[in-house]
Amino acid sequence: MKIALIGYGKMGKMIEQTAISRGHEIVCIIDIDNQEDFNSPEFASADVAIEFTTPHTAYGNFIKAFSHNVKVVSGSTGWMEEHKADVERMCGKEGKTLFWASNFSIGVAIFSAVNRYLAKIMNGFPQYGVKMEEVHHIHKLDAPSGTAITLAEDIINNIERKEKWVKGTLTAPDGTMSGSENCNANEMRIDSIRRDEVPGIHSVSYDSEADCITITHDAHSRKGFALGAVLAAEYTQNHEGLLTISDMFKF
Ligand SMILES: NC(=O)C1=CN([C@@H]2O[C@H](COP(=O)(O)OP(=O)(O)OC[C@H]3O[C@@H](n4cnc5c(N)ncnc54)[C@H](OP(=O)(O)O)[C@@H]3O)[C@@H](O)[C@H]2O)C=CC1
Ligand SMILES: O=C(O)C1=N[C@H](C(=O)O)C[C@H](O)C1
Repeated sequence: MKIALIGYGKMGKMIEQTAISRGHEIVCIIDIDNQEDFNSPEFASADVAIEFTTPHTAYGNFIKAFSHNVKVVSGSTGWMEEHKADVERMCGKEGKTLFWASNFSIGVAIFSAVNRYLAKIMNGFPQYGVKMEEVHHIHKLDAPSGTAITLAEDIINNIERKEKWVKGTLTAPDGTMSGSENCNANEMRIDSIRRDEVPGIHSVSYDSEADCITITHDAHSRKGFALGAVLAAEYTQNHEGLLTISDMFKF
């Protein structure tokens, strides 16, 4: 299939390699300094555009791609709070297509299923508190990570005593910590750590007076995210509307 890339950073470059290795053609690459290429015939010829940019540019890129009738797969995080309702409208009544996932790796899809299952069990055991920790590289612009927010939403949907997630502590690359270690009984804390070149570690911990249960997903590299994004593009070529990982992997 014909793929356009929007964003040619760490993920864009890895997706390019993965897409070519699966026999796809990259017809257009748009980064911050060649925005005019959105209006090129090459961009319009793409079956799907794969978008990995920044929290502040993702939504604008969706609009530009939709205006050329190009479907979008996006992994950009940090834009949902502001634009979720608009995107739902565009991909509903207005007939546009966006596949978005906070994390495209197959391992995180499996980890998410385990997270939901464990949360359902923990709903019956109020002696356990729950908190989350995510660790990422020092270049990451958003905190908490999109993956942590998705995992937290799944926990809150399954544990009646938890009503919302809150930002906990943020540990900066120099080791200094800001934010709060405290939260109310109905809140779930997400702590963020920014360190070296870590691709992404997510842990959910349930702690009681007797013991602690922790589940962790630790990405060894960005390859798993890139493969998932290309698989999502293959899926999106033949599907419509607002799509996500649970549409593609059914378990
Ligand atoms: N869902 C998932 O599985 C994953 C999601 N992500 C998310 O993807 C996003 C990108 O990550 P990553 O590739 O590591 O980040 P990078 O910073 O390495 O790459 C982002 C690229 O987008 C470019 N860019 C900025 N603004 C625009 C714009 N308006 N149009 C086109 N390109 C633009 C940047 O250019 P310049 O550097 O010149 O500003 C840069 O080349 C982040 O939001 C991250 O959280 C990351 C990994 C996995
Ligand atoms: O910025 C990153 O690198 C990553 N971002 C995503 C997120 O915010 O969850 C996915 C992955 O953890 C890597």
